[in-house]
Amino acid sequence: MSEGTLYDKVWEEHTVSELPTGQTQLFVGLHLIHEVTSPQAFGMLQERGLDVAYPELTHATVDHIVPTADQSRPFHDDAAEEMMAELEQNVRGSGIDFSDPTSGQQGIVHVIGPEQGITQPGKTIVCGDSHTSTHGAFGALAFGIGTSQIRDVLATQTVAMEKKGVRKIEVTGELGDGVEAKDVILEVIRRLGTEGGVGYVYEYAGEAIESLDMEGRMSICNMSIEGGARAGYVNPDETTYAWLKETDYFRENPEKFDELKPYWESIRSEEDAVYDDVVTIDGSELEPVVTWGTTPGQGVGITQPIPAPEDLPEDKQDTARRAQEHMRVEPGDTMQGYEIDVAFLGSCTNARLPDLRRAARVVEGREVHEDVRAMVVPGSQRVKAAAEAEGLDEIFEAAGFEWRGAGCSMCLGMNEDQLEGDEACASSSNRNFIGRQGSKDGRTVLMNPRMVAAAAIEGKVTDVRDLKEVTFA
Ligand SMILES: CC(C)[C@H](C(=O)O)[C@@H](O)C(=O)O
Ligand code: SF4
Repeated sequence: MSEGTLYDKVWEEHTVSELPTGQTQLFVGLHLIHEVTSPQAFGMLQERGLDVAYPELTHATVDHIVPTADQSRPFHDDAAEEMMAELEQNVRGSGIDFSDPTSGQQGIVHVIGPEQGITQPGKTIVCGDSHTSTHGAFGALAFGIGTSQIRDVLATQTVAMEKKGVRKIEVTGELGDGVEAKDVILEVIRRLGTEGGVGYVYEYAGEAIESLDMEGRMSICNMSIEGGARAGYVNPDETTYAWLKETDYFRENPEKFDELKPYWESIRSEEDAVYDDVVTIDGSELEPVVTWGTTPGQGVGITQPIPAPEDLPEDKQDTARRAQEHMRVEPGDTMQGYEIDVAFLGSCTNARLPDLRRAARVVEGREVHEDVRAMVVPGSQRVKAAAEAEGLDEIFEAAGFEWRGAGCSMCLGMNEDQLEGDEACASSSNRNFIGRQGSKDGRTVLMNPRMVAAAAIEGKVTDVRDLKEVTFA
């Protein structure tokens, strides 16, 4: 078992008791909630006549079902309006802070927590959402939980969990031009598989990770779950602290920053920490990675051939065959030139300000291909406002992108932003399962934001490094 890692230390720090089931009862530092997974849990609480134990440690947003074209109330979709109204009632009745669409702070739950400074190193963070792993970028222990656990956290601010092993994923070297955090995590999942992380929490380390900005670290931790890991984290460092200092919470409470920093330093994994497994990847060898199939692990370097199913491990061959049929790709081809109908720049993986900036630099002075429907859905209202303040909206709109309101949108198509028929989509999101973007015949190709921009312009999957006049500084 691991020893001396951030995971071990933060776990220990939050342990309330060891349960007879072998699980640990953990205190929860921050409980994030959204409209999809919380209603039932509130219902169970009400049935038992219980109140929310620590509303001040709970924060709500609305993200999955919000329309991104017109967010005025009532939402014109009745089901969406109903979910919104139910969330409003639940949070207002319990005194929970709510980043609602009128607050200027609404957005995808994994974008707004960090933004507001409530995501902090050494905290335990839970949310009824699998991509809660995102918050691990700050050195928090962040887990997605199910409905009955949401109920437990609402009622007691604790949750029962099983301790996992820690796998260190060391990414050495410097990433090449046009290679991003998204490519690192797609490569990790390609190599280790979508089940490879089962039983583990991933610690990301090494020069390539340390030199990433916080947004890049979030993109990586976000997709830990696609790699099968229970959570993912990066040890906090000066990059983390500098980012936190600029958030609302620490601007309003500067003394808290000085008070907490020694704790943040103390929870970093020790030099001689013991891991259950270590995997090393040479970051300097990576290129932009895109998916060719229908799981996030079915990825390939942009200049590399799509694998033949028979060359894959036996247990992967059948799914690969079916995926290639669905996607209509041929082994031996590269993904370059794969025609797309839709370009989606959004989601909790890649819809933060630096993501939009990098994509805008590619788009600037070009036009979206005439056969492509392209949209930018900022991860939060703040990201949107910040992007507008630097004129990114104008760059995207001038090129022919739609500039939308904040939400999950076409990442999973729970609102009206969906693929139609067998449309193919170049997407900066994290999941490419069949039907994920709202149409059972839809085809999703996952990639980094610059690659989405390049695909939108060219109308096909394109190596962004081949576009003229694109600089990667
Ligand atoms: C709706 C929610 C439960 C779901 C999740 O947990 O991940 C969603 O966010 C997703 O990305 O599929
Ligand atoms: S953006 Fe996508 S992955 Fe993230 S929380 Fe929303 S639906 Fe889930």
